[in-house]
Amino acid sequence: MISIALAGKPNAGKSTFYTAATRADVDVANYPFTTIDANRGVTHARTECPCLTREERCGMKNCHDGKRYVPIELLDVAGLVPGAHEGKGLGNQFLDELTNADAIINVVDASGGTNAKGEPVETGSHDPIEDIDFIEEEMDLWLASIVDRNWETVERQSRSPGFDIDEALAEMLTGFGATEAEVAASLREVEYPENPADWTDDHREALARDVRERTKPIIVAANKIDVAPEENVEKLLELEKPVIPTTAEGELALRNAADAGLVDYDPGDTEFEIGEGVSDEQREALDGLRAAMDRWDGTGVQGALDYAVYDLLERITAYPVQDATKWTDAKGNVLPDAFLLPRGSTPVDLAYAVHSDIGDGYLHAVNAKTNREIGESYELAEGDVIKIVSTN
Ligand SMILES: Nc1nc2c(ncn2[C@@H]2O[C@H](COP(=O)(O)OP(=O)(O)OP(=O)(O)O)[C@@H](O)[C@H]2O)c(=O)[nH]1
Ligand SMILES: [Mg+2]
Repeated sequence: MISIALAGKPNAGKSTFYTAATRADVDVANYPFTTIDANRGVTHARTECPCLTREERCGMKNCHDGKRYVPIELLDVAGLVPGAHEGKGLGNQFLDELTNADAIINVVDASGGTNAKGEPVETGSHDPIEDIDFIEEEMDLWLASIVDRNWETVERQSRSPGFDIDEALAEMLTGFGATEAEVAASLREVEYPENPADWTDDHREALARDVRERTKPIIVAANKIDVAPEENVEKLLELEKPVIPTTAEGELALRNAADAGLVDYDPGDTEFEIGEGVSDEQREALDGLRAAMDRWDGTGVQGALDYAVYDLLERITAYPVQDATKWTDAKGNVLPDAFLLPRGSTPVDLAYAVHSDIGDGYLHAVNAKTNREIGESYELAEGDVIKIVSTN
């Protein structure tokens, strides 16, 4: 399953984001380092269900009237402070936890109501721009320190015949979740001496930075837009990196209200309807939230997750079925499964994603939307419904 991690300084709203997205109960409080042990749970990416092209909705649990929710993993870790890679704050152990993530959502307190350490200060008094780069910096330095630690081994290996520096580095860095292709691409990008003994800290840092950029893409969630000065959010949006304004607290309130039957809202909707039985106080709070959502295009929580999956990680959603006409599995469930595959994936890749046996026995595939057979090298598109014919 695709895994996304929430990173950021303490008190930025990571656990609130996590609770809103996963509906799991975790500690949230207005002081730094509320979270110590990482939380790991399931949330979803939202996309349009292919059932929208047909008369009837598919009726699956993860499809709300054509809004399709595809499971992904979300990770909530301890807050990060400058110097974390050398043990500041809660230290670097949780930087290790980020190793498991495919992409990072950097949660920033856009309200400027917490300082660099995450301590509450007057709203607007801290510049959130200062909280953005240090996350990348800490991740880069931490990876550089891993390369550093392993350098003696590389130097030792380099004395044996047949040593290949590219291979040695690929072996070390695949442990960080990098693929061999990604390490190879980084090694083409950065300049370095052939002999490991001639490498300097600068070489190692440049390599670490390049590998981190390739393997841990980041989107910024400019959080607390419900209380943030508008110019803070605008300033963040002007940065040359992906930024999505969010209100984790707003999303949490909406999900709670929806669960209680007070509002009609699906995660990722840009608006909601207030139902019966809402108190005046609740209505006032919801109207305030509505203003922020109108201004910034929803609560942004679902939007940040979707951006991570479909833009940063370049995934498409493919739906394997057994019956190409009814779009069902053997039990008659309509569009039972959705797979998030890398862009460029083929029907054979989908077959392997379903099960390695199905992949091994692959014969051919049918595009269930057109009812035409498709070739092995056909590039799957977002929302494709595919029948795989396999000997297994
Ligand atoms: N106004 C507002 N407050 C928020 C929002 N998101 C989180 N908060 C508040 O910010 C404080 C910190 O939230 P947490 O979710 O515990 O933050 P965290 O990043 O997990 O903090 P650590 O675990 O200490 O690193 C709490 O008081 C939350 O209620 C938001 O979108 N708007
Ligand atoms: Mg927390």
